[in-house]
Amino acid sequence: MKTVQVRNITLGEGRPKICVPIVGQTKDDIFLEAGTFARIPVDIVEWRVDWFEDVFDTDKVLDVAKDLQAVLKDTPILFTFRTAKEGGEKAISNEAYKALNMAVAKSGYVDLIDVEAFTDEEIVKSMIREAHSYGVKVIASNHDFDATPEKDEIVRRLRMMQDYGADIPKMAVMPRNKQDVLTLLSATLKMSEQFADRPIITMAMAGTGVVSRLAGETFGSALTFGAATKASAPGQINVNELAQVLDIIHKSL
Ligand SMILES: O=C1C[C@@](O)(C(=O)O)C[C@@H](O)[C@@H]1O
Repeated sequence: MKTVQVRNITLGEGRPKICVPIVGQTKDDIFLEAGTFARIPVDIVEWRVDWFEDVFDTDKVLDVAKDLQAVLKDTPILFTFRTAKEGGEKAISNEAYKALNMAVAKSGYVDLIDVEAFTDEEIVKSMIREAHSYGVKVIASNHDFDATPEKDEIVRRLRMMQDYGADIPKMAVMPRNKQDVLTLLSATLKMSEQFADRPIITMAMAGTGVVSRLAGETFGSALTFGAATKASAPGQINVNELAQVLDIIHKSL
């Protein structure tokens, strides 16, 4: 399997990497959160720009992205506009979604962007191509905040993202029961062992799903989200505790 290199972080080998989201609404809040990151175990920082009050003013977004890169130095930045239909804070048209992501990718202030795979297929493919032309990697994503699709459907979606050319396919599901968590883990194992030629990211959300955020090295998920100040999705645990558990599992394997 190919690994994905983002600055000094290698995704797809060894211990799953830790991504910490920033969910501040104002520039001040965003930098308060970012200021704590030097003291916690974080491999990648996700800026959830859909929380930002000025997200529809691209100049202000670029201004924050530039300063974030300066503060975070070598830590890679993942830029994510999570749309309302996939559990995010705001709705956005496909055109505006593409324009914002491409402006930020082109700026050189971020290392990765998140592209929701169920945006229009041609838009998704063109966003991936264009991001790559700027040297920016793409996580394709899909979130089901209501339920957990069947195992083969999860695998189908992850394969679709891989076929679109995304560097890292990602899928988050909501378990309605314990069996759903096993379904997500089983789909992760099948995808990573049989179909994936690159790292993938999966998680089952909420309390029942927490085990899936810890067990990526066993079942084949390359990155996991942990909370520093505020979680960006249900089930994210504190990043220090997360790192301890990942280390314990890593040493046992
Ligand atoms: O896609 C994801 C995963 C996530 O939804 C989670 O469940 O940890 C959190 C989001 O911030 C991120 O963009």
